[in-house]
Amino acid sequence: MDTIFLHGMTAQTLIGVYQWERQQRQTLLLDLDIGTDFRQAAQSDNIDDTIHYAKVVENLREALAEEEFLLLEALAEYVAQFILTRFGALWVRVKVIKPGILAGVKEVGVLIERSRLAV
Ligand SMILES: Nc1nc2c(c(=O)[nH]1)N=C([C@H](O)[C@@H](O)CO)CN2
Repeated sequence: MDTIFLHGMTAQTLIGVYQWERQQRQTLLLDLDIGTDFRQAAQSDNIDDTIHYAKVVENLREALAEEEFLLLEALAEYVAQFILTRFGALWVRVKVIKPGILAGVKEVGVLIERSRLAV
């Protein structure tokens, strides 16, 4: 599988199960691996034949800023389905990190993989 990756992407959204987390948006860190097929774009050298990664970042940041979630699990699913459906990806891996949320833990987050390929 050919892969576009966006690692260390920041995005803001309202997330968390506790009342103090519902007051304002938090900044999350996302690692996205987006599975696609590069053959057409490699042949044509045309941006319209691939997934425009700057548009993924822009559209996803806009969408997340308008959404709210309780769990990281729900947010990760939203991001995965957003990339599969809006950008026609074949497969996606979504890692979401909530920076600094637990004392004494370097990184806290979730990691999922979703596919629209028949298996
Ligand atoms: N599995 C999860 N556990 C917890 C989550 C979560 O999203 N998934 N969230 C919280 C709180 O919102 C946390 O971020 C603040 O301590 C706790 N556990």
